[in-house]
Amino acid sequence: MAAPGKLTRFYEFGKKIICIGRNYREHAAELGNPVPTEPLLFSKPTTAYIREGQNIQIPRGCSSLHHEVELGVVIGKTGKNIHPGRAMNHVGGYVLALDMTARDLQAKAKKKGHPWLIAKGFDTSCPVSEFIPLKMIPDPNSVQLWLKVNGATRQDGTTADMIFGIAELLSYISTYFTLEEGDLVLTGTPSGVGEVVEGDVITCGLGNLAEMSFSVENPHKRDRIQLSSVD
Ligand SMILES: O=C(O)/C=C/C(=O)CC(=O)C(=O)O
Ligand SMILES: [Mg+2]
Repeated sequence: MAAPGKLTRFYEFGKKIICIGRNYREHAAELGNPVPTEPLLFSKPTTAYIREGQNIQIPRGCSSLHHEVELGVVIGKTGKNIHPGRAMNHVGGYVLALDMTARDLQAKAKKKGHPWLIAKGFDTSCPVSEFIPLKMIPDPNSVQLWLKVNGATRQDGTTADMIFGIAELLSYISTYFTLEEGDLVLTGTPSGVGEVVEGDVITCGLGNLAEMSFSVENPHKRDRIQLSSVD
């Protein structure tokens, strides 16, 4: 087993996923949200993970699936009440990640004051790249995040624009949730989020350090056909 803080691989498919929302001013503004004064947290179940070769599946009832490209921080050392000054010692590596969001279901949930679990946590909502070792990203608070849909650029930002930096985020999260080795923290998306439909191909990257592609499919198309044939 690797020494604490020295992960060499990503312990995915079983470790929790904590996500940060509205961590970029321009993204908060594009959705008409206020800029948060402290980190906004939500979570995805571990069944949300997928890897290249699998497809993103539009969840049932969703007619506006959005892409959000994000830097994922992989925890390398378990910690609770982590001091911000020591938080980076708990980082074991990184991944490039997508926080796929059923925007219409999220809007409905927000209106009713309900949780975002379905909108953010449906199966396939967390596509991730290969594990990126620590040494590949000496300054995670300044890396480019980009995303294209069918070859056209939609998102092009930098983690330098995060409102809350990685150390601050890990410290804050760990006051409520013990961060365990292998957990993943999604740090929020820059502006440019938008809709994808069945057949679209999302390609995204972390500068030129990592790149991944996923196709979008609609497994519920048949449900609609069956329903309409009953009418
Ligand atoms: O508050 C909203 O309407 C939407 C917020 C998000 O989806 C937050 C994120 O996931 C993000 O900023 O990355
Ligand atoms: Mg997000």
